[in-house]
Amino acid sequence: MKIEVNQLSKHYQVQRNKKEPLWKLLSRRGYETKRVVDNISFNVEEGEIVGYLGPNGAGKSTTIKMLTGILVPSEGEILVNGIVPHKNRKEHSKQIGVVFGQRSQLWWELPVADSFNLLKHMYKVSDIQFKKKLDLFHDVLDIGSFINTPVRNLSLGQKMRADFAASLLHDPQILFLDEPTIGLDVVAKERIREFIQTINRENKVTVILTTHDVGDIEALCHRTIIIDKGKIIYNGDLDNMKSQFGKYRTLIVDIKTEKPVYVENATIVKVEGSKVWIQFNRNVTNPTQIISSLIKTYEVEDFTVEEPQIENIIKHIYDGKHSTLSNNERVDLDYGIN
Ligand SMILES: Nc1ncnc2c1ncn2[C@@H]1O[C@H](COP(=O)(O)OP(=O)(O)OP(=O)(O)O)[C@@H](O)[C@H]1O
Repeated sequence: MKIEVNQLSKHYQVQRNKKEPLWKLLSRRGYETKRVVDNISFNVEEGEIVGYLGPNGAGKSTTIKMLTGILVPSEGEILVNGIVPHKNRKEHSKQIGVVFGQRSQLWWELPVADSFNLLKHMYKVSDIQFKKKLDLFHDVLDIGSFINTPVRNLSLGQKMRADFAASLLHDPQILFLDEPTIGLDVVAKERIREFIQTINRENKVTVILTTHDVGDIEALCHRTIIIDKGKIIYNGDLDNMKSQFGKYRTLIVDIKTEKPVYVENATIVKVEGSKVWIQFNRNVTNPTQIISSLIKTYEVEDFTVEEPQIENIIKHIYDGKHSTLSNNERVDLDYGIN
């Protein structure tokens, strides 16, 4: 069940500038083309879990909506197991499941069991498969404890579990998840992550998820695709992401001195007793240079280099701070993209 995305774009006509005079806004000249998704290409193989990440407004939901067939691309192609999603929505809906963390697909006033029955009929799920699925959801999602409760009375975690079950009743081979753990407590998050891993491992379900949660990314994603301003800026594994985006490293040095510490081309970010945390840009300097410069003035007793944390990298990307990358680095990144 392969997903192939080829030179995909989505653009909208939007008002150019609200401060312009009304007569201009009312004419066509007041409009410009906004490229929300801008010429992106990537593949997802069967059984992968791919994190589709990026800052607010990057174009994630728009891409997912095109992949699910809700939106029609402006340019480019999508093929999901040979099906063009927007052209064959009915056929496509049989092979995909969708869970939106902030929206439920269940009927608010109805008990969970009634929603499941409605979906069973909508997707023409056989009695045997329905029973098999309910048994599975009973075991791994503990849905039995709230199956007769109306959806509006469920806790957030229960609602999410019910939504997962609903999206998988018809046995789809691809699951699109939009912020699947948003608002959940630590235990509920863990449970959802384990469930995603189980269906991926045992049923070979391919998963594409958007998330702001580093825990989701670290626990689940085999690969991440990062999009910003409609363009893919990274496509690869987590380790590679660390080396490509983690240009800032921290050197922790043990220094015997009464004087304030100063070091060229680097920033002191924390001091605790004799320990000093020195942040540097690995494109500007390196630990050897910093230590050689320090020992000219201070008595250095020990030092270690801290590896960049995925959490910090993700934070930088989501804050849009990665755009401080130099042009050379941008070119390097582009080479990593399919
Ligand atoms: N129908 C539309 N007309 C004009 N602009 C739109 C339309 N739909 C989305 N956009 C714009 O496209 C951009 C991308 O939106 P999208 O919802 O795909 O971002 P996102 O990456 O999912 O963000 P978030 O993480 O905030 O959900 C945003 O700037 C949004 O305002």
